[in-house]
Amino acid sequence: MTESLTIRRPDDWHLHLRDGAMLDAVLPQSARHFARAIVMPNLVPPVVTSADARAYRDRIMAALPGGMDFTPLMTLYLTEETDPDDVTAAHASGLISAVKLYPAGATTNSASGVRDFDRVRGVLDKMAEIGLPLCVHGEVTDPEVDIFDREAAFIDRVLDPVRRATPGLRVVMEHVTTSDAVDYVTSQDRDLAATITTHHLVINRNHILVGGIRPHYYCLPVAKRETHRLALRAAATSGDARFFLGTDSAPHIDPLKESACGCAGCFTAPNTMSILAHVFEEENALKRLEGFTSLHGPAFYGLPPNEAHMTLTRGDPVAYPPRIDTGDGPVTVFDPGFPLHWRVD
Ligand SMILES: NC(=O)N[C@@H](CC(=O)O)C(=O)O
Ligand SMILES: [Zn+2]
Ligand SMILES: [Zn+2]
Repeated sequence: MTESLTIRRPDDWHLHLRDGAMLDAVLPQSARHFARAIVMPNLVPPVVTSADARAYRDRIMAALPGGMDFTPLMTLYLTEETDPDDVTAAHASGLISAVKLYPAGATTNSASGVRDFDRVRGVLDKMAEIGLPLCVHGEVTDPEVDIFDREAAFIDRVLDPVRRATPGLRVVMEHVTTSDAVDYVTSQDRDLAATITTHHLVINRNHILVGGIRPHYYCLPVAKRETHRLALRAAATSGDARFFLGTDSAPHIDPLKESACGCAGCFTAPNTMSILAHVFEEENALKRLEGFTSLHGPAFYGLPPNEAHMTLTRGDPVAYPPRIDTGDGPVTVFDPGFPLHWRVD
Protein backbone atom coordinates (compact mmCIF):
# COMPACT_ATOMS: atom_id res chain seq x y z
CA MET A 1 0.00 0.00 0.00
CA THR A 2 1.27 3.47 -0.88
CA GLU A 3 1.91 5.42 2.32
CA SER A 4 3.11 8.69 0.92
CA LEU A 5 2.61 10.54 -2.34
CA THR A 6 4.44 13.64 -3.56
CA ILE A 7 2.88 15.63 -6.37
CA ARG A 8 3.31 19.05 -7.91
CA ARG A 9 1.40 21.61 -5.89
CA PRO A 10 -2.23 21.58 -7.11
CA ASP A 11 -4.35 24.36 -8.60
CA ASP A 12 -8.10 24.85 -8.41
CA TRP A 13 -9.60 25.62 -11.82
CA HIS A 14 -13.02 26.69 -10.44
CA LEU A 15 -13.29 28.48 -7.11
CA HIS A 16 -15.65 30.92 -5.37
CA LEU A 17 -13.73 33.24 -3.06
CA ARG A 18 -16.63 35.70 -2.49
CA ASP A 19 -15.79 39.09 -0.98
CA GLY A 20 -15.44 40.98 2.30
CA ALA A 21 -15.50 38.96 5.53
CA MET A 22 -16.23 35.73 3.65
CA LEU A 23 -13.20 36.26 1.41
CA ASP A 24 -11.01 36.84 4.48
CA ALA A 25 -12.15 33.54 5.98
CA VAL A 26 -12.14 31.25 2.94
CA LEU A 27 -9.08 32.49 1.05
CA PRO A 28 -6.53 30.90 3.45
CA GLN A 29 -8.44 27.61 3.22
CA SER A 30 -7.66 27.46 -0.50
CA ALA A 31 -4.25 29.16 -0.44
CA ARG A 32 -2.98 26.62 2.11
CA HIS A 33 -3.07 23.88 -0.55
CA PHE A 34 -3.61 25.47 -3.94
CA ALA A 35 -1.06 27.65 -5.71
CA ARG A 36 -3.51 29.19 -8.17
CA ALA A 37 -7.23 29.26 -8.74
CA ILE A 38 -9.60 30.37 -11.45
CA VAL A 39 -11.70 32.81 -9.44
CA MET A 40 -15.37 32.89 -10.32
CA PRO A 41 -16.85 36.33 -10.97
CA ASN A 42 -20.40 35.83 -9.62
CA LEU A 43 -20.22 38.46 -6.92
CA VAL A 44 -23.12 40.83 -6.29
CA PRO A 45 -22.70 42.90 -8.42
CA PRO A 46 -20.71 40.62 -10.75
CA VAL A 47 -17.15 41.15 -11.99
CA VAL A 48 -18.02 42.37 -15.48
CA THR A 49 -15.33 44.77 -16.65
CA SER A 50 -11.56 44.71 -16.54
CA ALA A 51 -11.73 47.48 -13.94
CA ASP A 52 -13.95 45.24 -11.78
CA ALA A 53 -11.49 42.35 -12.16
CA ARG A 54 -8.50 44.51 -11.26
CA ALA A 55 -10.24 45.83 -8.14
CA TYR A 56 -11.33 42.32 -7.12
CA ARG A 57 -7.83 40.94 -7.65
CA ASP A 58 -6.50 43.72 -5.40
CA ARG A 59 -9.02 42.85 -2.69
CA ILE A 60 -8.01 39.17 -2.89
CA MET A 61 -4.31 40.01 -2.61
CA ALA A 62 -5.02 42.35 0.31
CA ALA A 63 -6.91 39.53 2.08
CA LEU A 64 -4.09 37.00 1.58
CA PRO A 65 -2.28 36.39 4.87
CA GLY A 66 1.43 37.24 4.80
CA GLY A 67 3.67 34.31 3.88
CA MET A 68 1.03 32.53 1.81
CA ASP A 69 1.83 31.95 -1.85
CA PHE A 70 -1.32 32.14 -3.99
CA THR A 71 -2.14 33.60 -7.38
CA PRO A 72 -5.75 34.37 -8.26
CA LEU A 73 -6.50 33.84 -11.96
CA MET A 74 -9.24 36.32 -12.70
CA THR A 75 -12.31 35.89 -14.89
CA LEU A 76 -14.91 38.22 -16.33
CA TYR A 77 -18.62 37.55 -16.09
CA LEU A 78 -20.03 37.56 -19.61
CA THR A 79 -23.08 39.76 -20.11
CA GLU A 80 -24.91 40.82 -23.24
CA GLU A 81 -23.21 44.21 -22.80
CA THR A 82 -19.64 42.90 -22.51
CA ASP A 83 -17.27 44.93 -24.69
CA PRO A 84 -14.98 42.73 -26.83
CA ASP A 85 -12.25 45.38 -26.70
CA ASP A 86 -12.28 45.43 -22.90
CA VAL A 87 -11.95 41.64 -22.87
CA THR A 88 -9.07 41.76 -25.35
CA ALA A 89 -7.23 44.41 -23.35
CA ALA A 90 -7.75 42.51 -20.08
CA HIS A 91 -6.36 39.36 -21.69
CA ALA A 92 -3.42 41.16 -23.31
CA SER A 93 -2.37 42.73 -20.01
CA GLY A 94 -2.44 39.33 -18.28
CA LEU A 95 -5.24 40.43 -15.96
CA ILE A 96 -7.72 37.70 -16.90
CA SER A 97 -7.38 34.01 -17.69
CA ALA A 98 -10.92 33.28 -18.87
CA VAL A 99 -14.44 34.62 -19.37
CA LYS A 100 -17.34 32.94 -17.58
CA LEU A 101 -20.68 32.23 -19.18
CA TYR A 102 -23.70 31.86 -16.93
CA PRO A 103 -27.01 31.29 -18.69
CA ALA A 104 -29.25 33.89 -17.01
CA GLY A 105 -30.90 32.38 -13.95
CA ALA A 106 -28.99 29.06 -14.01
CA THR A 107 -27.29 29.35 -10.63
CA THR A 108 -26.23 31.54 -7.68
CA ASN A 109 -25.97 35.21 -8.75
CA SER A 110 -26.50 34.56 -12.45
CA ALA A 111 -29.29 37.10 -13.07
CA SER A 112 -27.05 39.24 -15.29
CA GLY A 113 -26.00 36.27 -17.40
CA VAL A 114 -26.70 35.60 -21.05
CA ARG A 115 -30.22 35.16 -22.45
CA ASP A 116 -29.63 35.68 -26.17
CA PHE A 117 -26.43 34.09 -27.45
CA ASP A 118 -26.50 36.19 -30.63
CA ARG A 119 -25.75 39.18 -28.43
CA VAL A 120 -22.41 37.79 -27.26
CA ARG A 121 -21.28 36.62 -30.68
CA GLY A 122 -18.75 39.45 -31.05
CA VAL A 123 -17.09 38.63 -27.73
CA LEU A 124 -16.96 34.90 -28.47
CA ASP A 125 -15.45 35.48 -31.92
CA LYS A 126 -12.81 37.70 -30.35
CA MET A 127 -12.04 35.10 -27.69
CA ALA A 128 -11.60 32.41 -30.34
CA GLU A 129 -9.20 34.71 -32.17
CA ILE A 130 -7.04 35.45 -29.12
CA GLY A 131 -7.29 31.95 -27.58
CA LEU A 132 -9.00 33.09 -24.37
CA PRO A 133 -10.98 30.22 -22.78
CA LEU A 134 -14.70 30.42 -22.09
CA CYS A 135 -15.73 28.73 -18.84
CA VAL A 136 -19.32 27.58 -19.03
CA HIS A 137 -21.98 26.82 -16.43
CA GLY A 138 -23.66 24.20 -18.59
CA GLU A 139 -27.33 24.04 -17.68
CA VAL A 140 -30.37 25.18 -19.63
CA THR A 141 -32.79 27.34 -17.70
CA ASP A 142 -35.95 26.35 -19.57
CA PRO A 143 -38.49 25.65 -16.78
CA GLU A 144 -39.90 22.81 -18.88
CA VAL A 145 -36.65 20.85 -18.58
CA ASP A 146 -36.28 18.60 -15.55
CA ILE A 147 -33.47 19.79 -13.29
CA PHE A 148 -31.69 16.44 -13.62
CA ASP A 149 -31.70 16.79 -17.43
CA ARG A 150 -30.52 20.38 -17.66
CA GLU A 151 -26.85 19.64 -18.26
CA ALA A 152 -27.48 17.08 -21.01
CA ALA A 153 -29.98 19.43 -22.68
CA PHE A 154 -27.45 22.26 -22.54
CA ILE A 155 -24.93 20.28 -24.57
CA ASP A 156 -27.36 19.73 -27.45
CA ARG A 157 -29.23 23.01 -27.34
CA VAL A 158 -26.50 25.50 -26.48
CA LEU A 159 -22.94 24.25 -26.15
CA ASP A 160 -22.58 22.30 -29.34
CA PRO A 161 -24.27 25.00 -31.50
CA VAL A 162 -22.14 27.75 -29.89
CA ARG A 163 -18.94 25.79 -30.47
CA ARG A 164 -19.89 25.07 -34.09
CA ALA A 165 -20.70 28.74 -34.66
CA THR A 166 -17.38 29.81 -33.14
CA PRO A 167 -14.59 27.62 -34.54
CA GLY A 168 -11.47 27.74 -32.41
CA LEU A 169 -13.29 28.85 -29.26
CA ARG A 170 -11.66 27.10 -26.31
CA VAL A 171 -14.26 25.98 -23.78
CA VAL A 172 -14.18 24.52 -20.30
CA MET A 173 -17.40 22.82 -19.34
CA GLU A 174 -17.43 23.57 -15.63
CA HIS A 175 -18.39 21.15 -12.87
CA VAL A 176 -19.65 18.37 -15.14
CA THR A 177 -22.11 16.02 -13.44
CA THR A 178 -23.24 13.58 -16.12
CA SER A 179 -21.95 10.78 -18.32
CA ASP A 180 -23.46 12.82 -21.18
CA ALA A 181 -20.95 15.60 -20.51
CA VAL A 182 -18.06 13.16 -20.13
CA ASP A 183 -19.02 11.53 -23.43
CA TYR A 184 -19.37 14.87 -25.19
CA VAL A 185 -15.94 16.03 -24.00
CA THR A 186 -14.21 12.81 -24.99
CA SER A 187 -15.94 12.80 -28.40
CA GLN A 188 -14.46 16.16 -29.38
CA ASP A 189 -10.94 16.28 -30.71
CA ARG A 190 -9.95 19.79 -29.66
CA ASP A 191 -10.68 23.01 -27.80
CA LEU A 192 -12.84 21.40 -25.12
CA ALA A 193 -12.08 20.37 -21.54
CA ALA A 194 -14.06 19.91 -18.33
CA THR A 195 -13.61 20.51 -14.66
CA ILE A 196 -14.86 17.99 -12.13
CA THR A 197 -15.58 18.88 -8.51
CA THR A 198 -14.55 16.95 -5.44
CA HIS A 199 -18.09 16.51 -4.19
CA HIS A 200 -19.47 15.12 -7.47
CA LEU A 201 -16.93 12.30 -7.20
CA VAL A 202 -18.33 11.46 -3.77
CA ILE A 203 -22.09 12.04 -3.69
CA ASN A 204 -25.03 11.09 -5.84
CA ARG A 205 -28.56 12.43 -5.56
CA ASN A 206 -29.47 9.97 -2.82
CA HIS A 207 -27.06 11.77 -0.51
CA ILE A 208 -29.22 14.87 -0.82
CA LEU A 209 -32.61 13.26 -0.40
CA VAL A 210 -32.56 9.90 1.40
CA GLY A 211 -33.43 9.86 5.09
CA GLY A 212 -34.05 13.60 5.22
CA ILE A 213 -33.07 16.56 3.08
CA ARG A 214 -29.38 17.47 3.42
CA PRO A 215 -28.82 21.04 2.38
CA HIS A 216 -25.04 20.85 2.57
CA TYR A 217 -25.06 18.37 -0.32
CA TYR A 218 -27.16 20.66 -2.48
CA CYS A 219 -25.21 22.36 -5.22
CA LEU A 220 -25.65 23.18 -8.89
CA PRO A 221 -25.56 21.37 -11.16
CA VAL A 222 -27.34 19.08 -8.71
CA ALA A 223 -25.73 15.67 -8.12
CA LYS A 224 -27.20 13.04 -10.43
CA ARG A 225 -27.79 9.28 -10.13
CA GLU A 226 -25.01 6.82 -9.30
CA THR A 227 -24.20 5.86 -12.92
CA HIS A 228 -23.21 9.46 -13.54
CA ARG A 229 -21.02 9.64 -10.45
CA LEU A 230 -19.22 6.53 -11.64
CA ALA A 231 -18.68 8.08 -15.07
CA LEU A 232 -17.16 11.16 -13.40
CA ARG A 233 -14.84 9.00 -11.31
CA ALA A 234 -13.75 7.11 -14.41
CA ALA A 235 -13.06 10.37 -16.26
CA ALA A 236 -11.20 12.01 -13.38
CA THR A 237 -8.98 9.00 -12.77
CA SER A 238 -8.48 8.11 -16.46
CA GLY A 239 -5.41 10.24 -17.04
CA ASP A 240 -7.24 12.00 -19.91
CA ALA A 241 -5.83 15.54 -19.84
CA ARG A 242 -9.18 17.04 -20.83
CA PHE A 243 -10.41 16.49 -17.27
CA PHE A 244 -9.04 18.44 -14.33
CA LEU A 245 -9.95 19.62 -10.86
CA GLY A 246 -12.25 22.57 -10.32
CA THR A 247 -13.50 22.24 -6.76
CA ASP A 248 -16.36 24.71 -7.20
CA SER A 249 -15.89 25.28 -3.48
CA ALA A 250 -18.84 27.62 -2.95
CA PRO A 251 -19.30 28.84 0.63
CA HIS A 252 -22.65 30.07 1.89
CA ILE A 253 -23.31 30.75 5.57
CA ASP A 254 -25.26 28.00 7.32
CA PRO A 255 -28.46 30.03 7.83
CA LEU A 256 -28.68 30.45 4.05
CA LYS A 257 -28.12 26.72 3.43
CA GLU A 258 -30.31 25.38 6.25
CA SER A 259 -33.37 27.24 5.11
CA ALA A 260 -36.75 26.70 3.48
CA CYS A 261 -35.09 27.85 0.25
CA GLY A 262 -31.44 26.95 0.67
CA CYS A 263 -28.57 28.24 -1.44
CA ALA A 264 -26.65 25.93 -3.80
CA GLY A 265 -23.01 25.22 -3.13
CA CYS A 266 -20.65 22.86 -1.27
CA PHE A 267 -17.66 24.20 0.66
CA THR A 268 -14.81 21.79 -0.08
CA ALA A 269 -11.72 23.98 0.03
CA PRO A 270 -10.34 22.70 3.38
CA ASN A 271 -10.50 18.94 2.79
CA THR A 272 -10.47 18.54 -0.99
CA MET A 273 -6.97 17.09 -1.31
CA SER A 274 -7.58 14.49 1.42
CA ILE A 275 -10.87 13.49 -0.23
CA LEU A 276 -9.33 13.26 -3.70
CA ALA A 277 -6.46 11.07 -2.47
CA HIS A 278 -9.08 8.78 -0.93
CA VAL A 279 -11.10 8.65 -4.18
CA PHE A 280 -8.06 8.04 -6.38
CA GLU A 281 -6.81 5.34 -4.03
CA GLU A 282 -10.22 3.62 -4.18
CA GLU A 283 -9.98 3.72 -7.97
CA ASN A 284 -6.42 2.34 -7.92
CA ALA A 285 -5.32 5.54 -9.60
CA LEU A 286 -3.14 7.35 -7.05
CA LYS A 287 -0.46 7.74 -9.70
CA ARG A 288 -2.92 9.78 -11.76
CA LEU A 289 -3.89 12.19 -8.98
CA GLU A 290 -1.12 14.61 -9.94
CA GLY A 291 -2.37 14.85 -13.52
CA PHE A 292 -5.87 15.69 -12.37
CA THR A 293 -4.94 18.24 -9.70
CA SER A 294 -1.66 19.69 -10.94
CA LEU A 295 -0.84 19.04 -14.62
CA HIS A 296 -3.88 18.91 -16.91
CA GLY A 297 -5.27 22.29 -15.87
CA PRO A 298 -2.06 24.25 -16.45
CA ALA A 299 -1.63 22.50 -19.81
CA PHE A 300 -5.10 23.58 -20.95
CA TYR A 301 -4.59 27.16 -19.75
CA GLY A 302 -1.10 27.35 -21.27
CA LEU A 303 0.63 27.81 -17.92
CA PRO A 304 3.59 25.93 -16.46
CA PRO A 305 2.86 23.46 -13.67
CA ASN A 306 3.82 24.66 -10.20
CA GLU A 307 7.43 24.22 -9.16
CA ALA A 308 6.53 23.56 -5.53
CA HIS A 309 5.40 20.14 -4.37
CA MET A 310 2.87 18.73 -1.93
CA THR A 311 3.20 15.51 0.01
CA LEU A 312 0.21 13.48 1.14
CA THR A 313 0.72 10.82 3.78
CA ARG A 314 -1.58 7.94 4.68
CA GLY A 315 -2.20 7.30 8.36
CA ASP A 316 -4.71 7.74 11.15
CA PRO A 317 -7.85 9.66 10.16
CA VAL A 318 -7.31 13.40 9.70
CA ALA A 319 -9.81 15.67 11.42
CA TYR A 320 -11.12 18.71 9.61
CA PRO A 321 -13.31 21.16 11.47
CA PRO A 322 -16.98 20.55 10.66
CA ARG A 323 -17.41 24.27 10.02
CA ILE A 324 -15.37 27.43 9.88
CA ASP A 325 -16.29 30.78 11.35
CA THR A 326 -16.46 33.81 9.12
CA GLY A 327 -17.31 37.40 9.90
CA ASP A 328 -20.62 36.74 8.16
CA GLY A 329 -21.46 33.53 10.05
CA PRO A 330 -20.51 29.84 10.15
CA VAL A 331 -19.85 27.85 6.96
CA THR A 332 -20.14 24.07 7.05
CA VAL A 333 -17.28 22.10 5.52
CA PHE A 334 -18.28 19.34 3.08
CA ASP A 335 -18.58 15.99 4.87
CA PRO A 336 -17.57 13.16 2.53
CA GLY A 337 -19.21 10.63 4.85
CA PHE A 338 -16.08 8.52 5.32
CA PRO A 339 -12.91 8.91 7.38
CA LEU A 340 -10.04 10.64 5.60
CA HIS A 341 -6.71 8.90 5.96
CA TRP A 342 -4.66 11.08 3.64
CA ARG A 343 -3.07 14.06 5.36
CA VAL A 344 -1.51 16.99 3.56
CA ASP A 345 1.93 17.48 5.13
N1 LIG B 1 -22.11 25.49 -7.62
C1 LIG B 1 -23.02 26.02 -6.84
O1 LIG B 1 -23.91 25.30 -6.38
N2 LIG B 1 -23.01 27.32 -6.51
C2 LIG B 1 -22.10 28.34 -7.01
C3 LIG B 1 -22.43 28.79 -8.38
C4 LIG B 1 -22.03 27.83 -9.47
O2 LIG B 1 -20.86 27.46 -9.60
O3 LIG B 1 -22.90 27.43 -10.27
C5 LIG B 1 -22.14 29.51 -6.04
O4 LIG B 1 -21.65 30.60 -6.41
O5 LIG B 1 -22.65 29.36 -4.92
ZN1 LIG C 1 -21.77 26.91 -11.95
ZN1 LIG D 1 -19.06 27.47 -9.23
